[in-house]
Amino acid sequence: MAIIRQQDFIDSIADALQFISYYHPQDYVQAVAAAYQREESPAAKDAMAQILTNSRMCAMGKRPICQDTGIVVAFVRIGMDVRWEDATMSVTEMVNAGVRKAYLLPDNVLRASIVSEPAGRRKNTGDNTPAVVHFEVVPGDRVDVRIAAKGGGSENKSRFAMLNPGDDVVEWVVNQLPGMGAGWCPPGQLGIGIGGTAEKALLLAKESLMEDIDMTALKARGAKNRIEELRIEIYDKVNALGIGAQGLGGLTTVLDVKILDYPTHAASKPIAIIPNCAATRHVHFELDGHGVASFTPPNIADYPDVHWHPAADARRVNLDTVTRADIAQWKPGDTLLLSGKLLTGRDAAHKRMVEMLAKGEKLPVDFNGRFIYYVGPVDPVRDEVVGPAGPTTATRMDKFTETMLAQTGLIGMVGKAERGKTGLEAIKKHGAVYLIAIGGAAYLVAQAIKAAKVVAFADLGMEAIYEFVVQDMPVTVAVDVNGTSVHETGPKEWQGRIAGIPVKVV
Ligand SMILES: O=C(O)C[C@H](O)C(=O)O
Repeated sequence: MAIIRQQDFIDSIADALQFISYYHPQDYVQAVAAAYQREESPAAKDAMAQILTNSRMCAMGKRPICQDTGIVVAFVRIGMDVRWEDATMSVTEMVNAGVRKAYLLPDNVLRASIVSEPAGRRKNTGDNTPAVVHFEVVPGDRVDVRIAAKGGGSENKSRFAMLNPGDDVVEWVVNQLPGMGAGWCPPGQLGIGIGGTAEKALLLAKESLMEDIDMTALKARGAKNRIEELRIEIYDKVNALGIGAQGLGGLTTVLDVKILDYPTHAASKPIAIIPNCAATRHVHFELDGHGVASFTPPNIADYPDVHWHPAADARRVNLDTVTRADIAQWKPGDTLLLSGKLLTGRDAAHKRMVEMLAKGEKLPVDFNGRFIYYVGPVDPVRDEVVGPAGPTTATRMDKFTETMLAQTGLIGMVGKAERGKTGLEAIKKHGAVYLIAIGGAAYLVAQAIKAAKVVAFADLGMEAIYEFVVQDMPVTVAVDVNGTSVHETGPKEWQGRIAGIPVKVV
């Protein structure tokens, strides 16, 4: 019989969440390093250099890998021979107490991203609670916890289908990828659940992402069963699509494909995909009654020797003086270093601004001739002006873009991932541009932010409108004034090249 103290469990959850906020799992770092080495697409290679450099910086600075510090998901197995001491809370309440402690820790405050009333007021809960907790009661005298902080952008790209029993699983998965775009911040992993019922398939997909990356080892030893055959086949076929890091076109889109399956009804073949992004964050610990769990930090010397620097031909842009004539010269794929004043705004601010404009109200901020950065930063600690502040998925802002460009005089946007049809049409119509920063390089990007102040909608928390003063913020032109998009041209080019060049075996 193991006796587990409530406070030990809460402290272990908090320590685990702090640990994964700044330490990538080392299997992920090594898999990106290998992909970086073999990448032949310059844009994808540059994106992975930023992700790797950011990863080491976060480990050293103990600050979050991504501004989206995730929604907490825990898989908790409780042994039947465990007794809880001094427990006044349910285990879910204990997990939430651990989340609260971790996310509000003054030394490394994490971003509160959770909103209550999701179909209503969408009010930020302020401490990133509640977590999503899954339980199993198992034989034994241990409490076993696998915990993750899952990014919203990758979660948004989840897919589910009830296939017919005769349908081809590989074909369905590979067909989903182009529509998932780059908002899930590849390179990452696909978690796949097959079988059970509708909800079971989704749960299996999520649980599969708790496993370590082992595709290189699997390919080296060969598949031993049908699931391993499927993993390899999906991995090869998805990478042959040429989507590449950040959807810029390249050799590696997925670092691994995980599959869990479960018996199902003879009439059914449920299947789910949940992707995991560049901010892969999960850890496993066990409590046996001997106190708080301990976590061993990675050795900084084990991080790959990759140190990102801006390209020598990157164009310096002064945001305070840039004109429509200047931006008309920019070509998709050009790398820029932005300096000057940059406004911010994401989902909630856009919704409010477009509603105000519809009512004929004046906006609290003048966007005329300005650029907007789609971002929800982490609050600053110590001497920071702002915490990690990487881009959020621009596609979600597409429905607001025509109004913003037509009615505010905005000339440029900075975000991540592709624009959809309506976004592209608006950009072309108004001769605007769309730039991307690298998703998963939030701490590196934040080094370019020299001042930050909230200028409107303070009640929206991280979704408020800020004015940043940036210096040499690295971005790439993703859509030019003609509406040409690197997210269309890049993957097309690399899919063709992969078909024509031998893909190096990993
Ligand atoms: O919420 C964010 O900051 C980013 C989000 O995870 C996204 O990828 O769009």
